Amino acid sequence: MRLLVSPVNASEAEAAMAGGADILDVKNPREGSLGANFPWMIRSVADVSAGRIPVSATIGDFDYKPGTASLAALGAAVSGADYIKVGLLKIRSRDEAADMLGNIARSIKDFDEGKRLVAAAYSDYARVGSISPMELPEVASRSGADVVMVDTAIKDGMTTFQFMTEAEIAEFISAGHDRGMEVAIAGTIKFTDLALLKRAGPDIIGVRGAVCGGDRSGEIKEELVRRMKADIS
Ligand SMILES: O=C[C@H](O)COP(=O)(O)O
Repeated sequence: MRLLVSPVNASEAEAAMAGGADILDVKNPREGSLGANFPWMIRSVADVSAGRIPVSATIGDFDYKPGTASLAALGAAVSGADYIKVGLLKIRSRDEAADMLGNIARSIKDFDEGKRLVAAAYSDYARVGSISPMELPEVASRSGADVVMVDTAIKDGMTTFQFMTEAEIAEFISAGHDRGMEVAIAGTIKFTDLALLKRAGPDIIGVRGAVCGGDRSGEIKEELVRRMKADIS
């Protein structure tokens, strides 16, 4: 299980790397759960990594705008992200999801076939009216995504484990693996959730709040990243 940590700037990226993060995931929480950061901020985090670990970048919590999302995704790829992550926030059907994901995948892979698309749905989909994560693996796979992920859309302290049972998380992971994709789980993961996650066995877990000391508007702390990395090893 690899540890994805979400810094907002280069100094947080340094703390995350020093603590042993496996993936740096640049985001901008002021613009949403998967809010996009600026191109120069993605570049500065890529400079911190200097190729030692992959860099991921979120491009936003999207409504149905395949063209806008494709251009944002290309911007993240050009700025140095290896993994480009899109949140399917106001996407209500598999057809809309396929149109989004297929065009984004084409945009980043035409630029560099090594770029990876992360398709993210939300465990709390029912309260925001988006597509269920359980519908994601099939459509993501046929649309060219490399990773499927769940996160929470609303960061109010509710966790993915309050919206999905352990059996549902395991089913989501199996569905992704069966289709040859990696699977990532996020959504206010706490240290106390790690035992469940080890049983479920995603490829990646994504965190911010827990490694900021519980308040995701705080700052990433190297020692908490180190502790989490040790706890999942
Ligand atoms: O991609 C991971 C997210 O940044 C998770 O953030 P969170 O742990 O604060 O919910």
